[in-house]
Amino acid sequence: MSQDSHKCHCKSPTDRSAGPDVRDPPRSDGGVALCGACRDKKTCRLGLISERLDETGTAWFELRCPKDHEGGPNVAHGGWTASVLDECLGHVPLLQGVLSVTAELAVSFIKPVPIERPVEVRARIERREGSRIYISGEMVLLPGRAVLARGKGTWIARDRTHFAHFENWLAEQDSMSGANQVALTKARA
Ligand SMILES: CCCCCCCCCCCCCC(=O)SCCNC(=O)CCNC(=O)[C@H](O)C(C)(C)COP(=O)(O)OP(=O)(O)OC[C@H]1O[C@@H](n2cnc3c(N)ncnc32)[C@H](O)[C@@H]1OP(=O)(O)O
Repeated sequence: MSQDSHKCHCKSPTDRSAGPDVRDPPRSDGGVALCGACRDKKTCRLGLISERLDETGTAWFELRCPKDHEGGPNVAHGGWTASVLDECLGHVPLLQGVLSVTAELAVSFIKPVPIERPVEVRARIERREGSRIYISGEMVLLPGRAVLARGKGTWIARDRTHFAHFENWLAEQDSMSGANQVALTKARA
């Protein structure tokens, strides 16, 4: 269902805070756009240090896997690698002023990622179809640039009401489960 065709009778999403401006999100000292949980700390907990968009549209990210994302001995948990690719690839439209959310993400784990070593992610938009944005990228070990992981997926461009629509949807789910609970209690009485 598109945002425009949202026809439920819930409270208008414009009644609620839409969060920070996508064109000017809170950033770390290195310029990394920070998501909700990292804003207070002013640093990306996944270990992103810097991000930039070059003139060809490729986005570059410097990072290190923090020790608290260790999986096997001295190597990153696979969930960290997937999260970083989700984050970095999702930042490519954001660096161009477009908010999007991940609809699909495929990750290839090529080599274990050593913790606390400099790595780089490079990502770019492959193509756009309607609101779908197809993005791919890869993570390499510095300085030799051996490929550690690759990611590709589909992001969907959203406007600022995306999260408010979700809050309304969640409230509907809660009220439905509350109504179901009442009906169940009556049926048992
Ligand atoms: C506000 C400022 C914030 C600042 C941020 C700071 C940095 C933070 C950065 C964080 C970055 C981290 C990133 C994160 O962690 S994002 C978090 C992880 N992702 C999510 O939470 C998304 C959850 N899913 C949804 O919300 C919905 O299912 C979406 C929005 C995806 C679709 O919802 P819905 O179904 O209602 O949409 P629609 O009917 O209007 O269709 C729209 C289009 O979407 C196409 N489609 C749908 N599903 C799929 C699919 N599976 N594969 C391929 N395509 C799909 C569909 O064909 C149509 O295409 P088109 O006909 O238009 O061409």
